[in-house]
Amino acid sequence: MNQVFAGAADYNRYSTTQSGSQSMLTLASILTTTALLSLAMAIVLGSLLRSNVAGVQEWFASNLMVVISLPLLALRDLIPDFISIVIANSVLALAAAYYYVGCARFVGRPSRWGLLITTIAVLAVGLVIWRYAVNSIPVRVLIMTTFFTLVCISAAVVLLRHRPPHRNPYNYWFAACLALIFAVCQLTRGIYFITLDQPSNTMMFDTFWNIVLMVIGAVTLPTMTMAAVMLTHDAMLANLEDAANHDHLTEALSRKRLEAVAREQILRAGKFGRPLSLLIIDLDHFKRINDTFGHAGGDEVLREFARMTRASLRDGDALGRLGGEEFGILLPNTDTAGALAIARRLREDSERHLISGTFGECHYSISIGIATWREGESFDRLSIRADRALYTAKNAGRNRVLVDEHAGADSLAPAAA
Ligand SMILES: Nc1nc2c(ncn2[C@@H]2O[C@H](COP(=O)(O)OP(=O)(O)OP(=O)(O)O)[C@@H](O)[C@H]2O)c(=O)[nH]1
Repeated sequence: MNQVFAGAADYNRYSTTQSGSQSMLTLASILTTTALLSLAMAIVLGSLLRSNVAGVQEWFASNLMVVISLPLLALRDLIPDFISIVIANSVLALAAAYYYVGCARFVGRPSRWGLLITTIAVLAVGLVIWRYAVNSIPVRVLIMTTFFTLVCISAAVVLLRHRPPHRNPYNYWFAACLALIFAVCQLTRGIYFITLDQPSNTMMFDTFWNIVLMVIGAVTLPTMTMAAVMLTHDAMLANLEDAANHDHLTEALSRKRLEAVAREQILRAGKFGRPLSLLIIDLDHFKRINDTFGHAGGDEVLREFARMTRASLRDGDALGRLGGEEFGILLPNTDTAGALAIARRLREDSERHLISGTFGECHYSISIGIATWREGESFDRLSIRADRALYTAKNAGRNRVLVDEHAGADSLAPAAA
């Protein structure tokens, strides 16, 4: 991506001309400033390495490559051309490759290292040919800028096409737009050099438009890493939210999240006059399961129960773990009769459910309390009623479904018999 500097090392040649020292100063300043900014960005990314977000390592490596390659470009004429042209530009190409791989890995796509390394090897051969066989600065610049254009466009496309759903698109668009700006800058520079009507020498680097394009590149390059840092923060935030909203063992919603969802659903039920039911489920004699199959066996039963239950619910329903072996299910647009049918089905499925693992084979049963929301009722009050029905189901012998309806027909009746 840093190929705005492709072949820039040739500028030192110009230092032998009258205004050469000034030109050298301008280009060396751009290269040095960019290298220092990349070093700063590498330090920022280094602090995020332990986040374990996919792609951060590659973005970090990309910046290190830039930090290594730009000083090599700047040392042209002081070190052998093979290092300041072939190696420096190849390392810069590797920096671009790392940036692309970082973006691809970040959105869970394949890294394509095989293709990238092969292309960089071909580029290195091209640099050797157009330095030692035919010394052409425009061709060298065109080769490298074309590579960087394609890599930057690919990075933008992979970010936009594979952005995870429900994730804020802003950071993705920001990173993609910067990559596209850099790509346009590279393409323009490559075309500009190839169409320059002057002999192939380092005077080419001192033209107004080359300096302008290099400055744009120098500003865009660290900003692209800033976009990567923003993407990383976004991913870390999403991971934290996910951890806070879900129970680690069963992947059901956490109690806190279930309560938040319940409050939203109660508002909607009140607004649109739709029914809403709550099931509170408790696995029967779970202590016995733990005692028989060990804690790991008990964990497996909880996981399998949650998996089976989730699979049998509709999209808008919400399953949460209230604690221990107790779960809650919110059923929007569901009246008592509908909730009763779902609860009966769950109870029967659980009774039939055989869980096997290294711990052995285990059957289990569940008890369920049901309450249907009443106008003006809080979630706490609704929970108390469902809990009361559950408590009665437990006392009535377990493995049954009861509805809390004070005067209802199902009240305290074993609806699952
Ligand atoms: N394996 C495992 N066990 C848990 C977990 N959370 C709570 N438990 C256990 O679940 C058991 C619940 O026991 P009790 O509250 O006595 O209830 P029970 O044995 O299911 O009896 P009833 O509910 O009356 O049918 C306790 O032994 C807890 O240690 C967990 O995450 N994993």
